[in-house]
Amino acid sequence: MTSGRDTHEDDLAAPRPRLPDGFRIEGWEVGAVIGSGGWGTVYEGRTVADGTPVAVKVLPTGSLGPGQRAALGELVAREVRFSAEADHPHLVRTHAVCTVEAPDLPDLDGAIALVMDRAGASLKDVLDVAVTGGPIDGAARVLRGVAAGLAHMHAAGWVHGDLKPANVLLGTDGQVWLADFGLAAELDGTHAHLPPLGTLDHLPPEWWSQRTGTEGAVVRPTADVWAFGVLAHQVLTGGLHPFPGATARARSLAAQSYARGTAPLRLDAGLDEDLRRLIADCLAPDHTARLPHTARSVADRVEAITGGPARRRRRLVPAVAAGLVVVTAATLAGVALLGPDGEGRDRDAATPTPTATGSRSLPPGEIPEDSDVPAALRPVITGAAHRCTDEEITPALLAAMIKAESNFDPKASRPESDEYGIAMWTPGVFNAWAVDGDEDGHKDHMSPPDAIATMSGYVCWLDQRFKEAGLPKKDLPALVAAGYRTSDRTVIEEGGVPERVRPHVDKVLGYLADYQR
Ligand SMILES: Nc1ncnc2c1ncn2[C@@H]1O[C@H](COP(=O)(O)OP(=O)(O)OP(=O)(O)O)[C@@H](O)[C@H]1O
Repeated sequence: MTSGRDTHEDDLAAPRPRLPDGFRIEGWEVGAVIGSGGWGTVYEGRTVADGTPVAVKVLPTGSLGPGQRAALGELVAREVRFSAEADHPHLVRTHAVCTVEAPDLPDLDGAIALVMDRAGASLKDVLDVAVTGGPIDGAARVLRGVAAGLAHMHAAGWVHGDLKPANVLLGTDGQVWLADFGLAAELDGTHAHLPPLGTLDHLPPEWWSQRTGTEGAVVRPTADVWAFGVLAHQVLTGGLHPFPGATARARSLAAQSYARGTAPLRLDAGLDEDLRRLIADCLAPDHTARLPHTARSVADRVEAITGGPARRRRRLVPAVAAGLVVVTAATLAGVALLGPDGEGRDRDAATPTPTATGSRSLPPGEIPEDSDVPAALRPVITGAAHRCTDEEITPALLAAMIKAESNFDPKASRPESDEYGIAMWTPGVFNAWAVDGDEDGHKDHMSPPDAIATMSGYVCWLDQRFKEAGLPKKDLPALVAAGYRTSDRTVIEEGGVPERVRPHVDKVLGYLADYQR
């Protein structure tokens, strides 16, 4: 029996700028603050038209550096995309993504606002005031809901990656929703890479030995199953963590000792035998040992043990459930990458082969995971490159060209030569070739998906022109980079890379070599 209880170590966020009561964001009005997380603040809100309650999560972008902005954009993109793809009574729904327009509040002007179903409390709120030593009220319903939501996520090809009581929302009519899919990543084969943002208390022990530098940690569905085991123990004991320790770090060290075999698993003595076995299975010491206990099998066992059909959720916000409002491209680099099929467009082509160790072997021409290409851009670049059937136009070549053009800055500009955006398009030239990369009905050279898709189409054509002209095949990447800076005619007439763009082309070739090493 242990005495660990969820501490408030993840509540130490710095004070944040706040929107005034009654502030309007498109068709919603915000009210009191519910709480703050790592990225932003969640407000009570209501739909202006009919007063339907919602929650509005506001993520400021103004003070962020480009790297942080890209990371935030990626988190939002994941959350929105997941919400759009998954529809389940135990997953919270994001109804819209809006841009905050608040010129008088510079810290919040341009912030991203996610409009969601509003819950009455989080499971963390309930556990914080629970009496230890017995299950919380509605424990079985909560566990059934969480397990069912998780099983649905995994079946849809996603890992939550940050399952913890703060991310389990409890609706006022008894609903149980998983929330905060910011860390949810799409499964590609058996696991997904996530940034190391998860809360220590619910991370599996193998997380500590599998960190992969800048790319974050390997997070597999079995990590969610571990987190479910911890959470189930907390729910059934009024908040006790299954591993001893006064702090999250101490508890995580205890979990690692258990995983190494130097300490036994000591679950709360008061647990029902079937539930104890279930939790022990979820807390199997490593990924492999946990594999047989899938979220689906866990959900089925929870159902069987607690014996109740999961309730169907009554939608809180029928009026606005119709669809998502995609943030405009200018708002934020990463968010601008949201399209109807977003990151998943060319998933297969972009997905390297997982190996037994969790590292990946890349097909030639793909963008390596440890490269400096912003993660949110990789699927866009990969999807665009694979639209060209000529083998020279690879994701690595497009990435190298974009890096040389703008260093991946969607707002880059060279007014003196009339070139703008991530792919440095001259608007007139762009218009002649424009592709609607994000399929939002507009072709915009400042939108990274549009600019990159158009770049791919154009360089694909250049590549074909140069092959027809009989230029040496081995020089095609250099010739394409030169043609993009000059024209097809210039390169063909010169019979190679014009001297004046040689330094630029050398840069592209250098980056390409880096991506292909
Ligand atoms: N849809 C919602 N309805 C009601 N409360 C919510 C909703 N979404 C989040 N909250 C609450 O708002 C607070 C802040 O949530 P947020 O998701 O920003 O951060 P977090 O989950 O606590 O931390 P982090 O996202 O950094 O891991 C939490 O207490 C959370 O339970």
